[in-house]
Formats: sequence, structure tokens, C-alpha cells
Amino acid sequence: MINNLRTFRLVCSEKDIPAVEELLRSQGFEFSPEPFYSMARRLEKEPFPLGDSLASRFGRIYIQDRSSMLPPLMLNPPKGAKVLDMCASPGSKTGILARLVGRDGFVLASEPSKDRLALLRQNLRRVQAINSATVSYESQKIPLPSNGWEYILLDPPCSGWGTINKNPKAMDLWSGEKTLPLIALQRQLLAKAFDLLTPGGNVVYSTCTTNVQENEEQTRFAVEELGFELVRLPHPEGFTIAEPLLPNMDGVLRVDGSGGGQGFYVCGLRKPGNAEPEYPETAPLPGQKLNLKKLDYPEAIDFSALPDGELYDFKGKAMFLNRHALNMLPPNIRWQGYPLGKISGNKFRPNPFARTLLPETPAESALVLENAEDLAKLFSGQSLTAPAKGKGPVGLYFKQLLLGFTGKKGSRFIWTEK
Ligand SMILES: C[S@@+](CC[C@H](N)C(=O)[O-])C[C@H]1O[C@@H](n2cnc3c(N)ncnc32)[C@H](O)[C@@H]1O
Repeated sequence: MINNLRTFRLVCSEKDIPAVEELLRSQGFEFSPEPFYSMARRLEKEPFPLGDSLASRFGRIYIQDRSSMLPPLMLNPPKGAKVLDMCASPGSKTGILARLVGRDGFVLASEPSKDRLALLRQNLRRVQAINSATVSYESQKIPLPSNGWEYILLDPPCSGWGTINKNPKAMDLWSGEKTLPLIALQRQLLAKAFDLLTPGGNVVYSTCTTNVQENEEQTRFAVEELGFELVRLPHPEGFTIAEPLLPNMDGVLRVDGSGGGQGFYVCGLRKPGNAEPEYPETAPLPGQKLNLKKLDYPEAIDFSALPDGELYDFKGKAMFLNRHALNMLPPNIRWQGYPLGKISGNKFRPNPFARTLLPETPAESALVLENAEDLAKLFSGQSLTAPAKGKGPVGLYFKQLLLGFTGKKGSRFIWTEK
């Protein structure tokens, strides 16, 4: 089946939706809302690649297949929840989880492949998932204590048959016996998820493949061999859901792709019981904790916009360490917080895209652009007139939408990513 449907999601608060949509429309993009998620949009006109749009460059949209949005939406962690994403790169689902749990929640994203870990970190930075941290483990061996997580997303490597439109060779590459190692790994990961979950906690297991072995049979394994309870998932509006290929599987979602989007399989599982999560002993970290009161930083910055946590200097990189990560991650695990900028002595310079450090109300020094043309000019290297007073970096906004920090030289604003 040919899937020509292109979808993306907005990365902003509800109140900023009009500004992001205006930014897109002013560059000639047309789109319509998707019924299953208030932030999802269906692309209808693309005058140039959507990935090159200003909204995308500033991390205010994320291009993602609509079916791939379902697993985190089905896990549906509440605001403030802590979530483990066991197979995270490139971070498309981590990004949704980070949004769902909000500023006071936390997502730990695990990805063993070095290259894919770099991509994951890049994407999390782009969408400013400040409430996340990353680790690099084969998640079946991740050294986290048992019973510590109330929400887990498990989106393991699979044969990818649901993506044949994008990867026409997926079916030849992963057929017959060749899928056996994948099936074994998926089972190990499911067993580990069971161990890591707090009794009463939930995991969503998902694949972008269509065969029964990696889908319903894995659900059956999880229920019959591991002791999970099957959770009945709601029918997402606007999707065609096929009948499961095994009996007694009410509430699993076999997304057949005929409504557009990839073929996907999503199932919800609950660890029986009821208990509070157990947290490990923690230990001092390497790196140097920074005292915000002693830092020299541009006046445009508003550190109070950050969630609870600490700022650390790790070899010149200013890393934000979320309080949940500090409380939940044991001393033997290697993890990375969220990079906010550079630090030299006591001088902090924000990353140009670190919009989380901006106040909602622009400071007097800020550059507030009212039209996308000026923003495009600035972003392409042209300078814009600035008042001679004050120095950069200053806050950059499109209307009330926070974008990042732009440099200033004399009486010109200059965009620089250095
Ligand atoms: C289907 S992709 C995940 C897609 C991701 N959840 C997203 O939505 O952006 C599976 C990922 O699992 C990673 N992976 C492979 N072996 C793994 C293991 N043993 N533990 C955890 N992740 C693994 C792969 O490198 C790949 O990035």
C-alpha cells in the first residue's frame, strides 16, 4: 500500500499554536488538523521541504508519521510522571512523552547505538526536551533497579514491514528465520520492562511491523509467560484498526495503514499489583556544580524558566541535570543531562536554540519579529538593524513565540550558531 500521507506535529504550548501555524503558513505551507491529537497536522501543500522551514529549523514542528505518534499517546503518562523510553532513537516518541509529562515530569531515553544516540540527543535538543536525560545501554541490561518506573515505552527494533513505503527492502531483509534474533531481543526487553516497572505500572509495546510473531505472539508471551495484564487501548480517532491476528486480544491496536500512515502495532500491558516506585541511593556526580548567583550570563536569560534541577560544568559544557534524574538514577549508571550552552570560568553563554532560558515576556533588549521574512533573512545570514545600546546575545521571538538567542554586533542583530 502506498502511503503518501505526510504528517507532523507542533512543538509548542496550546497558546502558541496560532503563532507556529502562522510561521508555517507565511512560508507557504498548508495543512489540516488530525483528529487524534491536538498537536498533529496533515501536510497538504509543501512549497519546499518542510524540514527546511523556519518552524522546523527552530524545533517548533517535528515531522513524524501519524501512526508513530500513537504509542506515547496510548501510554498517556500524566503531567509530572517519570517515563523510561527503552529504545529511543531518533527520539520521535521521546519528544511526545516529554511534552505529555510536562515541565515537572521526566523522560529517560536509552539508545545503545553510538550514531543513533547522537541523533537522539540532537533531536531532543531541537525540540528543547529539557525534562529528559539520555543513557546508552542495551536496555535488556540497563543497570537500573527493579520496580522503579510507573511508565515505560518499549518500541524495540523490529522487521519494519509497516514501513515498506519508505523502506521497500524491509520485507526481503527481515523475513522467515531472519526475524528470530529480533523476536528473542523483543522478549528480553519485555522481560526487563516487567522487572523495571513498579507493580501497577504500565508499558506500551509497539512495532512498525505487521507479522504476528513480533506482535500478537509477543503480547501473548508477555501475558502468559511474564505475567502482564493486557490493557484495553482506546480506538484512536481517524485510524483504521484491523482485527488482531490471535484471539483474546481485545484492545490491541493493529494499525493497518489504510487510513494513511505506516502499519503499526501497539499494545498496552500492566504489571499486576500496586506499589510506590523504589528509588536507589544516589552518589555525588563528576563535573562541577554551578552556582547561578555567581555566574556571569546575558541579561536576556531567565533561569527561573527551568524545571527543578542543577546546572553543571562538564568540561566547558553547561549541562542541566533534572532533579528527577538526580534522585532516580543510581551511581553505577552513566547518563547525560541536557546541554544548555557553554561555560568558561564563570561565564555562561546559551546555545542559540536554548529557548527554555527565555522569559515568556520578551525583555526590552529582545528582537521580536512580526514577520517570517525578517526571520528568514536573519537565519540565512543577513543582519538586521538593532538599537546601538546593549550587547548580545538577546532573546529572539516570532511574535510571542520563543525561538532562541541571537547575537548582536554594534547596531546589527546577527544570527550565529557558534
Ligand atoms: C524502532 S527504533 C526506535 C524508534 C524510536 N522509539 C522513535 O520513535 O524515534 C528501535 C531502536 O532501538 C535501538 N536498539 C537496538 N538494540 C537495542 C537494545 N538492545 N536496547 C535498546 N535499544 C536498542 C535501535 O538502535 C533503534 O534506534
